[in-house]
Amino acid sequence: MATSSRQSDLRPVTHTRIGIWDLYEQCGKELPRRPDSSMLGTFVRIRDNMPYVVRMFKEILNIRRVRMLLPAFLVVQVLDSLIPAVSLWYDGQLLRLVETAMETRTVDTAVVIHVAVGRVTCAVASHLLRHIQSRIRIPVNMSIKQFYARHIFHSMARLDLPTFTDSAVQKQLDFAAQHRVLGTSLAWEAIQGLTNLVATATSMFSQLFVLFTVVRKQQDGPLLVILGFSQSMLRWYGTRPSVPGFFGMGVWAATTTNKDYIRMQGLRVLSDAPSHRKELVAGNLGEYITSQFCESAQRLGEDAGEFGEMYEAHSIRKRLSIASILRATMHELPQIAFMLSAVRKPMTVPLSFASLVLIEHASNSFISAHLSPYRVLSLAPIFADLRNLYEFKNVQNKVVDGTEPFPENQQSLIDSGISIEFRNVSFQYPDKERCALRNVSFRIEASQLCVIVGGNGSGKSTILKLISRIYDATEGTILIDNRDIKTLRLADLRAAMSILFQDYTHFPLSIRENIGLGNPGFAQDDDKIREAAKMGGARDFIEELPDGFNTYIDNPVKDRYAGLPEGLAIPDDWPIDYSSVRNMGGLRTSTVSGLSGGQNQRLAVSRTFMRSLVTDKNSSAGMLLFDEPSASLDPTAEDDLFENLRKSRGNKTMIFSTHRFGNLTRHADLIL
Ligand SMILES: Nc1ncnc2c1ncn2[C@@H]1O[C@H](COP(=O)(O)OP(=O)(O)OP(=O)(O)O)[C@@H](O)[C@H]1O
Repeated sequence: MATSSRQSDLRPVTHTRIGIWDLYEQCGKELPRRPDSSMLGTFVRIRDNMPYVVRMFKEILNIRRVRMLLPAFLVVQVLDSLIPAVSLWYDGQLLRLVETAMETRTVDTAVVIHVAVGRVTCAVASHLLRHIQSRIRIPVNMSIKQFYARHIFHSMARLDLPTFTDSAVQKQLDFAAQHRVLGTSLAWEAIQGLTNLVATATSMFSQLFVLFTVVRKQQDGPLLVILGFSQSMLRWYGTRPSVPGFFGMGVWAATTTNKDYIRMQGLRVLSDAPSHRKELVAGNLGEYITSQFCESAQRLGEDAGEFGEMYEAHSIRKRLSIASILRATMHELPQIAFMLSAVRKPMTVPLSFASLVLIEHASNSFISAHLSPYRVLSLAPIFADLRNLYEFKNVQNKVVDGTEPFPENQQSLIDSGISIEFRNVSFQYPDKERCALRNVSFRIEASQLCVIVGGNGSGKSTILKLISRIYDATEGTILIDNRDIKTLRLADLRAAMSILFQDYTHFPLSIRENIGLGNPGFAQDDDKIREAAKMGGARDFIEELPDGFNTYIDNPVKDRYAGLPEGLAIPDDWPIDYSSVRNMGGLRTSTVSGLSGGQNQRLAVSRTFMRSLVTDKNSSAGMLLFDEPSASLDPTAEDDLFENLRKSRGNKTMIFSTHRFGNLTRHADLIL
């Protein structure tokens, strides 16, 4: 359908060559407006999202610090926004002084002093009020950020894998990530947007009021006010929000076939991306790619660049419009009116001149205040994100929880393990066309040791993911102890098994917690953690680390150093010596402890042992799943591991997946 509608659009397409780029534009065709992109639509969205803003205010006002400081912040901001009006009033006093001076040829010194003191007081007050604002802003923002950090953390931590990796959910997650990266809190942005709006409106209306009061009786005063402000109005009209997707509104596409440019981009990725660094170094590619990059750059010349900048240079000539010329000339209107009035009544020149200065001053401050409709509209995306934040809590997991407790008898789980049956199971990964498993049936009896052997991509890991309900089968039924897996409570099911994935990862936490989290119920139990580490063959090397079990595998908080960007380790040739501050603070040279592949695997195995070791009958697993547990282990470590596994297994069901027959299959009760 979509293709035929595209084909039927026969409007001519123009081709423009912009440097190395070819731009194709369809004549007279505009991009369809998003249904909600009109100003009215945006206001409607703001209104619709208002309940979430109200909810936000209710929630954050429950935080004691915010309840105390937020009203103070608003009062201070409004007071600050009144200062321009007070300054204007003093300017009016000056104007009146000029008027009196013209009439009586005398200057009242008391008024001059009064005005001078008044203006200085305004400047001091403004400075103090801004200082108070910043003092309040930081703690309020921090409290709000912490409040929502907990909210977002919980919303995210509860998601299952298919939901978490769903592109729609990822999009929803983006906003949270963005705010986290920028270190801002969404709620604070909404509050600031609203209080700024109130302050700007107060500032503008108070200035307008003072201005009319002051120049009401002056010759041509109201006319000059109107002309002065007309330019601000026009400027508002001219400052539309930028269009996402840049470069005008038409339908266009741009490409380049320039071989050097394409190659340079490829070389740049090769040099920049951490994922290529290993091969880059091992292959000694540094010199070669640099010379290739320079050669291509030389052939390309200096005028070839990104499409954005080249298009901008090309389109600058279109920017000169009648409206832009009109807007520029509006700026001159008050001066022209002033000159006309001076020609008509030369005696009033000084007075009119003073009014002119006053009005120009006020209208400039108007422009800097920027109270345009777009400023109100800019609240729309913030409010929409806020709605997102609250609705995110309600995202339903794709793997639906069961209701039945499991197991019925914990003791039998430990004594005799769990049976598993696949009945005609097929599975297709989301967004994949091919089935990873098709019509698979097998049965593993309780307490059996089963080895699944198969080549790369044959579906071994997928079977383990289905048994632990990381995913649900697309077709067929999986039975756990003869009960449909979907009816069992997920938390119970996962507590009843311990699984080591082939592509395991370590958490950016201490080694102690990395192992302990194999069984969250015992995550703080040092003795069990040490025992698990011993069984996994990791204890010896952990104890040799300077921080032992407290070592962070990858410390998520990097030390900060003066003059270095956040998180950057000190380069060898860095000219600043930090040794004194580092020694005093006990800072380590490296925050990351490099572990070998085998050591990493031993740690991961130790984590799995946490659940099979534990003697407490309420927290021990009845089934252990291992996906290629010995891939990075040397033969001795592999032997030790299997020996330990067999010893600790008792009668638990155990499933291994492997590429090859050998050590494992020798002991198997069942080979699939
Ligand atoms: N997360 C995923 N998303 C999409 N497709 C996947 C995903 N994981 C695996 N697949 C695909 O499913 C198929 C089975 O993969 P699986 O990982 O189960 O095989 P395996 O037998 O464990 O392979 P290996 O021995 O290489 O680990 C493969 O074709 C693979 O490309």
